[in-house]
Amino acid sequence: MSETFSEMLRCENQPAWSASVQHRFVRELCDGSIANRVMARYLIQDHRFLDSFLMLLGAAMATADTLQARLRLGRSAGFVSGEENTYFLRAFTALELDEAERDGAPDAAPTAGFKHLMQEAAASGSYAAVLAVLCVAEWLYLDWASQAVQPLPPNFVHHEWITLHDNPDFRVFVAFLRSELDRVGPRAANVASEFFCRAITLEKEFLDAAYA
Ligand SMILES: Cc1ncc(C[n+]2csc(CCO)c2C)c(N)n1
Repeated sequence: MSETFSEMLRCENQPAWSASVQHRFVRELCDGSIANRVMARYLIQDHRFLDSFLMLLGAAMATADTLQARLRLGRSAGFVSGEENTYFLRAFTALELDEAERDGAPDAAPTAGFKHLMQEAAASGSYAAVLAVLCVAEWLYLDWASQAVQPLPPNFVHHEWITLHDNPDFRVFVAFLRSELDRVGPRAANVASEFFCRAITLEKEFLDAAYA
C-alpha cells in the first residue's frame, strides 16, 4: 500500500514527532506523577494560544474548497469555543491559580512562536498551509493520548486532558484533517511541508518549556 501525504510528512519529521509523543510531559501526565507547577505552567501557556488557534480554524473555514469541509471545521470551532474552555477554567481553579498568576507570566518563546506560525498560516490564504499546522496540533495530541494506559490517573486535571484528545469525535476530526491534507497537500507540497515541519519543532519546544 502506498504511503499517504500526511504519513510521508510525519516520517520526514522523525525523530521530532516521536520526541513529542514520548516526551516526559506525556509520560508524567499519563501516570499522574506530573508536578502541579509543571501542569500549571503548561496549561497557562496552552490557554494563550487558543485565540490564535481559533483564527487558524476560521482561516480553514474561509479557505476550504468544499461545503462539507466548512461544516466539519465549523463544528470543531464550536467545540473548542465551548467545552474545552471550561476545562481550562476548572483546571486553573483546581491548581489554585488566580488571574494574576495566569496573566502575569510572559509568553514563553514556543508560545509566541506558535501564535506567529498560526497567524502566518491563517494570513497565507493557503488551505494546505492551514491544514498542515492543524494536522500537527491535533494528530500529535491524538497520537500520544491514544497510547495512554488504563486506568487513567484519578485527578480530572490529568485524565480530562487525555480524554479531550482521545475520544471518538476527536478521532473522526483528526481523520478528516489528514484526509483533507492528503487531498490538497500534494498540489502545494513545499508550503505544506514547511508549515508541518515548523509546527512539529514548536510542539517539542512547547513541551520542553513546561520544565524550563
Ligand atoms: C501546544 C499544543 N499543541 C496542540 C494542542 C492540541 N490542540 C490545541 S487546540 C485543539 C482542539 C481542541 O481540542 C487541540 C487538540 C494543544 N492543546 N497544545
